[in-house]
Amino acid sequence: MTDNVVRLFKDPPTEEPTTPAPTLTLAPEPSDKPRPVRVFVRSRRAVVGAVKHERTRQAARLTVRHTSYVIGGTRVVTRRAWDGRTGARYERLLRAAEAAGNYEAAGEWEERLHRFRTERHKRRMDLLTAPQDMAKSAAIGTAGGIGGLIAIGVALAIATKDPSDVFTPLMALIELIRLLVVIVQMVWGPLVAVGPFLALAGLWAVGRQRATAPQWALPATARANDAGAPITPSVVVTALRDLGIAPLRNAIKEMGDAGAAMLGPIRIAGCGVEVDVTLPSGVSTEEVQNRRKKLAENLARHEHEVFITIPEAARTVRLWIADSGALDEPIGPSPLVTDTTMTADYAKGRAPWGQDLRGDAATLSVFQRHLLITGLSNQGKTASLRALALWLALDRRVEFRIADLKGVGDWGMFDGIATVLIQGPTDDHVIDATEMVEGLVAEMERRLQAPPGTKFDPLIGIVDEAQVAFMCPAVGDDKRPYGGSKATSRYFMAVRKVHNQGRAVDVLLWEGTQDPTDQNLPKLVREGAHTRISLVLGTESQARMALGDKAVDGGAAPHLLRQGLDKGTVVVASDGIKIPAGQPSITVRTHFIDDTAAAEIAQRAKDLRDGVTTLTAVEPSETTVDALADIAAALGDESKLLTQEVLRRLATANPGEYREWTFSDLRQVLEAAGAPPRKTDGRMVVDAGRVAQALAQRADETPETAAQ
Ligand SMILES: Nc1ncnc2c1ncn2[C@@H]1O[C@H](COP(=O)(O)OP(=O)(O)OP(=O)(O)O)[C@@H](O)[C@H]1O
Repeated sequence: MTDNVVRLFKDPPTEEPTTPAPTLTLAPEPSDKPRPVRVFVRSRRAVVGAVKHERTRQAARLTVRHTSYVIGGTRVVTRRAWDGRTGARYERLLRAAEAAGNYEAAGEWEERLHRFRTERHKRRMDLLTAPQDMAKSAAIGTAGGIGGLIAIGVALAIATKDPSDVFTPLMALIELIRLLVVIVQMVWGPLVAVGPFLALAGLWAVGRQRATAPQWALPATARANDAGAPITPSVVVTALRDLGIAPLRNAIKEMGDAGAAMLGPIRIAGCGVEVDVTLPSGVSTEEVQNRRKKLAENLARHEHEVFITIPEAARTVRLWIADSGALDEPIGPSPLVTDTTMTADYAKGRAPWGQDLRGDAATLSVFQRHLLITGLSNQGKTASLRALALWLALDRRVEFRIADLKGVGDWGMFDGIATVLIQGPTDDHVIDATEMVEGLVAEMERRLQAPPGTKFDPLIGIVDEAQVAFMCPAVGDDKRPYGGSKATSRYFMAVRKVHNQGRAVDVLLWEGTQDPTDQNLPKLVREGAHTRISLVLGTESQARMALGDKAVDGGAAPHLLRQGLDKGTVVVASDGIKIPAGQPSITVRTHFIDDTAAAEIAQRAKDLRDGVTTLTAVEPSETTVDALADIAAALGDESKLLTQEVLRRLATANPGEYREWTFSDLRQVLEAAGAPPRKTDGRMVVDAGRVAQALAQRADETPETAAQ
């Protein structure tokens, strides 16, 4: 047939060998038996599933719980029995008193132990002769008893004229004894069978009552109720024991049940309870303070619900434990809002500011105290500072000069109350604020020079967001910077002066600052305030800046407040507020007065006043010093003078201004004027010629500058 085929291609491709068809193999029937590996996996899963199943867990919890009750109950009963028979109890209490450092109590327990041992010895000695005495007493008792019964029998026989009645009472007794034996024989069997179960039930009940089962094995309801459970001595002692401080744990174990001896009475304190804990020797109060979070968790509370402070008594910590969730409840409106007739008294009054943690009203006296409030941004700093100012504004004698270096209107309601109100964040506002504080200095100096006994109205300077002033880079015509914390820094120096001498003449400064650092809140400024207040802060070192080391070492912990949640909660270190004895600080939840309410209170303050014209800038104060001219004066007739000597003369002439000047401040001013100090014989001197030349040059330049 191939001959008849006409090929369409010249050289048709030779036929490719066809690929062999794939060999199809019959797939084995899926076997019912899973492969060994799958068996393993499946069984593992099944086991894990079964173990994790809630019912299994419940069963495990049930078994462990009830077994623990029985074991724990046995332990408790054995211990009680052991305690009853031996001096173990006295020994334990002796050790507890020793561990708590209470040597007086330890001596008492030792004496009791000694007495117990002596009496026990006497009892044991008595036991040696007891068998003979018992045998004798038994013989005498039996003979007497039989004799008595026979005597009754004789009397009976005489009465009945029947001699057999002589033994009737004796026989009746014998019959009674036989009856009792029969009864005991009948009851004994069931008693022996049921007895162990009754004993077991008794042990279980004791274990249950003493809660000897582990926490996780308790029923879900009991576990859930644990959060916010009432604070009992046992809860506090257990929480302290499990704090992870080895000497504390060992001491509490030594004390056993007597661990509660460490605790003072648990007192209701506001929305929580308060208890003093005297720590055993070897445990420092600081160690407990450092474990606040763990302590709070052990007490089934959140960290912010437990406060640890150090009262006066040695080796003692004071725990304040909030009722669960109580701190998140609002504290209600300010009396300033609710009582529209309220007035204030700068000298004798106290600002109704908020509530302390015990729920008592927290009132602050602002009399002759400089004030500093710090905190992170947006936590209620301005609101709490403003609340104080609003109260004080209700004393018509008080003059306010206010610089708000944020300037979004938080202090706007003081327009018409304050004599100066600067609002804004720019360098120009800082310059105005600096001049405002320098104005306070001028007023302070005027008052200081007044005849003794002169009365002045209180003058309160407020600088909110004072960090803006400290960080301001602007430099004045006299080359002195407005910001910074050098002896030439104008804002800093003005604040220092008010801090140093303003109190006595009622010229006070209240500053609010944010997120403190050494740069935006210099140490001397922090320490110049008498009332130091802190809202939540980021770190402990910031807390130290805000409140001082003493307060933080004594338990003040604004860094442990919750950002965003504890808005308006402040920690205060001041003698202007009632603080529990021995504590260096107190935590206060301030009343929030919003802008509308603040405006209403401000209106009441305005109504009390005769109408105040508020300035939005101040005339530069005359107190601004001319450092270069002062240096020239200090040089006197000398052609050159050692820098130390120049500094000394400056400080003598004007201590308020120059006492804190260092060599670098002097050099800075001289260099800026073009008359830097030079070295002569290896020592730095100020050249009088150069200074005079700089002064002359400045005098030449001044008219030009003025003309511009
Ligand atoms: N006592 C308070 N109780 C509850 N909430 C408050 C309290 N004080 C302030 N707040 C809330 O916090 C917000 C911020 O307050 P405020 O402006 O006083 O904070 P601030 O710390 O001055 O902020 P910043 O310095 O960043 O401007 C308020 O708008 C208010 O909602």
